[in-house]
Amino acid sequence: MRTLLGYAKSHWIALTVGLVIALASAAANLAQPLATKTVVDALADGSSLARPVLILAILVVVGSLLAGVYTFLLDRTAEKVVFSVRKQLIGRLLRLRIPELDRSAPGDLTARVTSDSTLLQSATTQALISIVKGAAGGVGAVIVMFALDARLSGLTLGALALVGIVIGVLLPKIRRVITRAQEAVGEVGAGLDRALGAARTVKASGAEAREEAAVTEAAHKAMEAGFAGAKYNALVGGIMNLAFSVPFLLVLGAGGAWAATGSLELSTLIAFLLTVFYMTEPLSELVQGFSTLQQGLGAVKRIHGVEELAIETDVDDTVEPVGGTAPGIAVHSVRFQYAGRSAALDGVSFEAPAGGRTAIVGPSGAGKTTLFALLQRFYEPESGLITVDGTDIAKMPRAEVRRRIGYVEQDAPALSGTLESNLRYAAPDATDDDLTEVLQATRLMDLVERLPDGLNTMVGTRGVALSGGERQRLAIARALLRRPQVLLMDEATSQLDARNEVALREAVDQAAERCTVLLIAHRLSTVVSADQIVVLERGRVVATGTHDQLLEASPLYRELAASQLLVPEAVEQ
Ligand SMILES: Nc1ncnc2c1ncn2[C@@H]1O[C@H](COP(=O)(O)OP(=O)(O)OP(=O)(O)O)[C@@H](O)[C@H]1O
Repeated sequence: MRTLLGYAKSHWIALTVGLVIALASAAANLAQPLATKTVVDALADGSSLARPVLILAILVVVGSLLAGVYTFLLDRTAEKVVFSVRKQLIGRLLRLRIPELDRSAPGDLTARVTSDSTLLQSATTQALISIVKGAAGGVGAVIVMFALDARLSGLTLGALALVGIVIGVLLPKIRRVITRAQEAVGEVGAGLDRALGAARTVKASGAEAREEAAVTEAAHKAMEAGFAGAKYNALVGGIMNLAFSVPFLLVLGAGGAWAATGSLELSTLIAFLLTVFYMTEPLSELVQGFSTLQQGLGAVKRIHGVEELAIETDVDDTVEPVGGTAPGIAVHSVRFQYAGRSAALDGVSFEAPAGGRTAIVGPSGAGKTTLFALLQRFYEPESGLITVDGTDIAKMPRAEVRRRIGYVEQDAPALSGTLESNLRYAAPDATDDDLTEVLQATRLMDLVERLPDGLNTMVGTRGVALSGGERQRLAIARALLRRPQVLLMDEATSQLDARNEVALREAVDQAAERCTVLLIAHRLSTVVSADQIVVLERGRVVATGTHDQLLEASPLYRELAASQLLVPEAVEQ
């Protein structure tokens, strides 16, 4: 509830104005029975009708006009509340820490921004106003009733109290089913995201029907929660109906009898019946308000869940190249483990000399990519530290750490959009000359010239409209365009043909004059010329040295080299 009020808080002026207009509209409505009584009385004693009828007409028109105005004002405010909640959610989701992202399903997170926040729309404005207005209208109606006749008022309130108790029991149940329904909608999103994200694997495995069944199951859960919600809503609706009919009939019966015996004026009975009739509006509003509020609270739980996920606060959108000279990097006894796993890095230490090329090799799962992730502070080491030119990166803002680095990911994903937007992604301010230079260095110029739309060609979702090798070259070009101090390349040339690989090695060698390069490679041919090679095995450094030194000193390296026929004599050893 506090969270919900927090969302509404910054719009309190609009809400207060809305409330005042709503109350004025309610007062105009509530005054109508009294005005009607004066009309009936005027009719009875034959006095002039003009004034009472005019007042009644004004009340009717003003009441309706004000109702229109406050509804519009509230709807507008509701949209603003939803917008500000969405804005905040979007900002948080894009800054979530990687470990939080590892744990979450993107589709479910998306559903919180799209569908859950919609439920807040009415809860933060309409519901709050309805409750205040309904309560005020109800109290006003009760005062009018008692002013008219105490006996009839007692009858009416007795009947209403029973209804209130039943509804009080039903409302919290609505909240629970709404949370359940929204969770199921989140599961639908997560399931679809999973299947569409791996559409080719799904099709190749003939798994369409299985995926369909899993996602449909989640949709089914949403429907069942919706059924439960419909049941409670119907109950509330039915009870509300009773709440109006029963007092109305009671008043009509008892009031009719009293009027017949002369203990009640006919005009009072009419005015009272009208009051009961007008009271239906604030009362339905009160119940509707509470019911909407419960729905909103159901959504708030899931939205608030995002607010509890850890985000990176030290990132900004500075994109200027850092410049400066290539730094030396030192990794000191770094230990790291993923949640619930054994150590991925277990006391890793080595130094990458400034401006040099350091290759990281080792069997699959040795922890090479994890090391790169730590270098960029995607994760924090459990112990040990990583320094850049002697400064602990844990003490630098993440933005600064990452600004110094050009990163080429293992599977080199591209973002949907044009080729150019992908190239300039890490360096939007790069000049056209810089762009041409990296396109030539990464041998992408041929591709650009071949494509009918050149740099404006769309690359498709995750870059599907490019070949694997083209995507890799694009990723390298993007990283180089950033003019980083440090270049991290994870298997960056695994999908390139021999000609392109040689060309790229030249480009990297050229870049290495300006920056410190760390590269992960399975293909040892790409690392033979590195200044230093670090051999990782099961999270530990088992050897460091040049290619020739390692052939001598490291059995694991010799084995890796031999299996790639780089050193046939090693096989014989
Ligand atoms: N996000 C993650 N959550 C949990 N465990 C992970 C995660 N990423 C990697 N691992 C595990 O950590 C270990 C090291 O993985 P890493 O990706 O660093 O290996 P690698 O040396 O780069 O392997 P490859 O050469 O196959 O890419 C592996 O056992 C892997 O299963």
